[in-house]
Amino acid sequence: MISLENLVTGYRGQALSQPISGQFRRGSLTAIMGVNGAGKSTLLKTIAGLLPPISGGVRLEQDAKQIAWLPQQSEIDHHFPLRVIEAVAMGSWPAKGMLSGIGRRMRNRIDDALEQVGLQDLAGRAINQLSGGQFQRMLFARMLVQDAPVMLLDEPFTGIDSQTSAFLLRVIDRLHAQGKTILTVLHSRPIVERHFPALLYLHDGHYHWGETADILLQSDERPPSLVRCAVEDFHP
Ligand SMILES: Nc1ncnc2c1ncn2[C@@H]1O[C@H](COP(=O)(O)OP(=O)(O)OP(=O)(O)O)[C@@H](O)[C@H]1O
Repeated sequence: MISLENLVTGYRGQALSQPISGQFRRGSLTAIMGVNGAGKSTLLKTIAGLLPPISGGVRLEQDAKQIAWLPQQSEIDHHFPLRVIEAVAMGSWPAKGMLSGIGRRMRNRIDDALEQVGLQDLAGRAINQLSGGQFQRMLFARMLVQDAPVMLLDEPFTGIDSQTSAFLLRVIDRLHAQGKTILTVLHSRPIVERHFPALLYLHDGHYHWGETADILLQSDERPPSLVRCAVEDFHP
């Protein structure tokens, strides 16, 4: 379980929202939505321990090493001189350290992750030669190798073609079925409605948190719609 206790996020002492309190239950699958600049990524980074809270706190059942983090594509250096397999192997670092070497079990886990995301034939390719969708599959494979109980994903489908998005959505569904606790920042209401049982919606410094159907119903009953979000042309 992840508990937010009067958590206020922001930068340099400047708060982005009112205090947020609540729990992400173990094994839950939650979408985080809100307009651009609402503070979704900042919240995710604060939960991941990458940013300090302005006030309040985040209580985790596990240590921060057991949290997998999938950043927005725009935050990653796509030109770092690495091969796909090396980038995916980095998923083992939080548990084993950078210099531990890769044993046979870890090698199997890396091969399995590459296969799960359909990149088994591109293991030796330089990461700067991947398409956007292939790059995102690689980041998912790295997350699968890390195999953390908590997974935080920041806009995993932004800029990704609909076929790859649908494929990666099935990976998320599988991880959810395995009992992972998953928080995902998303902009697509159809995806959230179909795949995410829980929703945390950030809006004008306030938040709405609960079952997705309830939050969206409240939104529809209270025009102008609370959940003003891009409806993408993709309905998996
Ligand atoms: N490093 C930073 N320093 C100061 N302010 C920042 C920093 N990063 C983001 N901000 C500001 O914090 C606010 C929230 O940003 P954040 O990226 O969390 O929003 P978001 O809801 O994820 O938006 P988007 O949907 O556009 O990704 C914005 O006003 C942004 O300009």
